[in-house]
Amino acid sequence: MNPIFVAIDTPSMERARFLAAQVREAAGGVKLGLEFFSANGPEGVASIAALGLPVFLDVKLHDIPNTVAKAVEALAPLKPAVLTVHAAGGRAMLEAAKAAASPETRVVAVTVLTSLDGGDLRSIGIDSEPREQVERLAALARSAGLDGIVCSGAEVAAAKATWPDGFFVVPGVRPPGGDLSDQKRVVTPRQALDDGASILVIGRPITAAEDPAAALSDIAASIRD
Ligand SMILES: O=C(O)c1cc(=O)[nH]c(=O)n1[C@@H]1O[C@H](COP(=O)(O)O)[C@@H](O)[C@H]1O
Repeated sequence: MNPIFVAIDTPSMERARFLAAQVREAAGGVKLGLEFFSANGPEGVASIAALGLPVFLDVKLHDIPNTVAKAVEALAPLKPAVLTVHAAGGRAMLEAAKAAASPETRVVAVTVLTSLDGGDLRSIGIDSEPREQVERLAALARSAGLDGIVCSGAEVAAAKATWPDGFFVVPGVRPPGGDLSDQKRVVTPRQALDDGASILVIGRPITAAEDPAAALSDIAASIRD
């Protein structure tokens, strides 16, 4: 399986179509998140899915169990390959999300956003380092029957060691020397895969490049070498 999912973060349908066409040959799939979904809704997702690449729908659901279950049911006709919920929603919410999803959708739990560090966790009352919190939420997601988690490359090896058949989504991926922007816990694509990532979510290093197809091809080559 080609592990590179390109994050198509744009409100513009036209730009999204352009980017999907640019990465179509060399990506394993595309990730559509809150920016695209808020602007284009389920119809927009369906129209990108119609281009033929697997779609990872990243809406990071986090609400009471009934609301999340109803939202997952409403999204089911889109048949996403992967769907995100927040692990911090708790066990009952995670179980409800998984029960409402169609069997072909991998439901994965976001643990600690890659834009956060230990100081950010302390500021919201969590007195653990990101790795410890990721391990705690990975255990919760696993026991709630989810397919895997989203975590940074800095924690994926530890999480995989305790959940060998889990599905591990790693965003916050940058080529060596790449611009971090708002990401804090970052690794290279090669490192993330070596440490156990199942798929990589890569956005701006590809989509903000002058030639997105060439940027993707360079990253793909760095993984093969
Ligand atoms: O769930 C995600 O995909 C996600 C989780 C996380 O912890 N960090 C994170 O960056 N993401 C997403 O991954 C993408 C990263 O984009 P770039 O920083 O441009 O590569 C964005 O679409 C984020 O919404």
